[in-house]
Amino acid sequence: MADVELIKKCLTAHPDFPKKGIVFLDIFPILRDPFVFETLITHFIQHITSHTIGLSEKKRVDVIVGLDARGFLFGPIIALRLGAAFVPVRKAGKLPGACISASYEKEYGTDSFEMQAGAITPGQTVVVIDDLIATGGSAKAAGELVAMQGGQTLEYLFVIELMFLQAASKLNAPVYSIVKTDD
Ligand SMILES: O=P(O)(O)OC[C@H]1O[C@H](OP(=O)(O)OP(=O)(O)O)[C@H](O)[C@@H]1O
Ligand SMILES: Nc1ncnc2[nH]cnc12
Repeated sequence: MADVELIKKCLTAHPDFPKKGIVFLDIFPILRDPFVFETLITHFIQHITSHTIGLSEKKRVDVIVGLDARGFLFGPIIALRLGAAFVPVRKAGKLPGACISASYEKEYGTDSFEMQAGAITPGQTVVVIDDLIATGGSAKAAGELVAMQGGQTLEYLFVIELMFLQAASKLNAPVYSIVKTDD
């Protein structure tokens, strides 16, 4: 609980960014404090290894999928610590080679996500990570890309969950978020 409070205290709210009516929650202050950043990474690792998923042979995490752009800040570190692969999901047009794509709506617009074809092999277990879940549009599209490759999403992880948008019910696996907010 102490680490949740520590992480929460670092978040800053920016009203009317990037559009009027949106209160943007910024996670970058966490990264400016190495102790808080380490606390956050350790929190996710402990959750994955001991709490929900467990590193039994059956439920080993094969792949961490990170969402463009802020999922890239956490995903590769978590993947390295677990000995898992890291696979990026990027905004359309950014990845070379054959890609699969899925469009989505998010809190402030529409977008299309891509993943490199073959980046996940059928049967691999996957955990999806991003900084924040709002409407769940981004996470849902990422889950669709994992499923299109035959991967099995075990869980979705976020630093922040905007509870009032009730996004978790749209996803095909449980959601775990460190900071839950109704603001
Ligand atoms: O749950 P949703 O309504 O889909 O919104 C959540 C997404 O929105 C933000 O990214 P954004 O699309 O702003 O892209 P960025 O990371 O490139 O800034 C955030 O980092 C999530 O990826
Ligand atoms: N309110 C918000 N703050 C930060 N990132 C977001 N992505 C979607 N909604 C957001």
